[in-house]
Amino acid sequence: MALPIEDLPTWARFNDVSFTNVEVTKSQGRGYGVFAQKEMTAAEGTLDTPVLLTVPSGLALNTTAIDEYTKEDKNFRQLLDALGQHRSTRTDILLFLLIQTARASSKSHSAVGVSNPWTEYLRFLPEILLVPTEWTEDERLLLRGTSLEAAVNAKISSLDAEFEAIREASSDIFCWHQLLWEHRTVSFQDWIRLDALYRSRCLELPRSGESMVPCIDMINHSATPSAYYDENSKDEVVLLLRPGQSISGGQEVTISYGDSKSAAEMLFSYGFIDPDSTVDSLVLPLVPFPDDPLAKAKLVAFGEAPKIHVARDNGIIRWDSRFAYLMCVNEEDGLGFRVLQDTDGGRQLRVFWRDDDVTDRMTSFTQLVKTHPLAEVMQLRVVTVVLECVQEHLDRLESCQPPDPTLSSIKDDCFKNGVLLRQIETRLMKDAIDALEKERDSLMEAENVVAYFGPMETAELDLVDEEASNEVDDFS
Ligand SMILES: C[S@@+](CC[C@H](N)C(=O)[O-])C[C@H]1O[C@@H](n2cnc3c(N)ncnc32)[C@H](O)[C@@H]1O
Repeated sequence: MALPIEDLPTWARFNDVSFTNVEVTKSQGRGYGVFAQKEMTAAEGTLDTPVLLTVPSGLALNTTAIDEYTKEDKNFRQLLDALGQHRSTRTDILLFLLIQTARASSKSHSAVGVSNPWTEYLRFLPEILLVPTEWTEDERLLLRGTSLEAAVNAKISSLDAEFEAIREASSDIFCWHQLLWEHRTVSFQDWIRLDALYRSRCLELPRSGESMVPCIDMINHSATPSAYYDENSKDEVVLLLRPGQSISGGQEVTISYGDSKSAAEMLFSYGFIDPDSTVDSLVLPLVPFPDDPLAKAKLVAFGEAPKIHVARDNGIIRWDSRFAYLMCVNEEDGLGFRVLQDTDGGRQLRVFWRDDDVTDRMTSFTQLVKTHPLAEVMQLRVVTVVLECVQEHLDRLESCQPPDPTLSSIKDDCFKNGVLLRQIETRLMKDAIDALEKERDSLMEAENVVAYFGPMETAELDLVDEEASNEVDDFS
């Protein structure tokens, strides 16, 4: 059950958290926030600025805290051991929070885990989170055609796989079996919520790394922040007024959640878009040619999901897609794959480009292609593929109308942010298409492109026919 924010000062006193001339109260349209109780100033050019909040290092939830907790809770230790390769700092923290959620649950049938300041602190955190993994199905229709559509679906699938792996690993540990199988005290919905809490509240501390820090996580974001967080010589996490900043009584204290994130990243991680602090960029998934016989080998060798990055940099559109270069070359251009036998009997996929082994240089394939005598021809293929992909995404974005905002299953904030994302991405995709068309037209006039295709054929690039000429083993 949720606790009223008025109880936070008592929790803070019990746990040695000091608020100095600041308090946590409601922030208009942003949940809770941290507000100054009196006017404060930090001189320019000094790091000796007013400390607004001090949190003992032991309260920060990170790898050190998890190590400490495993000494107290042997069932937790067993589960972490059983999870083996599925572990990460994030999953460890989420599992710790899952125990604390179970402890606080009215459905709890037996004592699980060990009580911790976080058991109670979790009850101050918002019930409703606005990150898209928490959106209703109707709300998620707002993302159709945006760069977040595939990303959110993929995230939900990966959370599902993660939760199933945890359930499997836990089946032989009595207390976890009860929690996740018998009584189902905590469910997949809890896992989604904890992941959303983690994503929107986790900080990167200078020394302790990825951490969730109680009370510091009550501070909202601004493009013109008045404060920043740090770790002091006693390893406490502190909130400090920025040098040169003044803040009046009643004014909200803010930090920056980052100034290089796109609108989609802000919405994905924090559930809001602040147009003043986002960079104009997007990432689109790129699908390999369905009938390229080398497609599987290319995907395996590339080792990451194929994407296109588009960004506006000082008003100029820039794009980048390393996979598109690999996608657009084939055997007759000099691309080759060989499966080699290791000395220990294992098999290894090696990639060759014009007889050089480039397996370890897949990330610089763009540069490799540029060394080819027909580099402009390949560049033209790449530009054509990227242009088609961006155009397809734009067509989809424009053809999918946002759902009716009056539906009760659509929260106002989700609608506002979904529509804003659609506007930002539509504008960027349209400008990217203009830029790519100009680039294509200029490449079509390049001397060796004209010589390669013949003046009449340059407009008829038939990439599919070219790929179909590849013959290769199945590397799946
Ligand atoms: C670290 S928490 C900050 C405390 C939070 N407001 C609360 O009530 O617990 C981050 C969340 O606060 C909200 N938030 C922070 N800055 C915001 C802003 N500038 N505009 C809208 N919402 C904001 C978002 O919901 C975000 O996911």
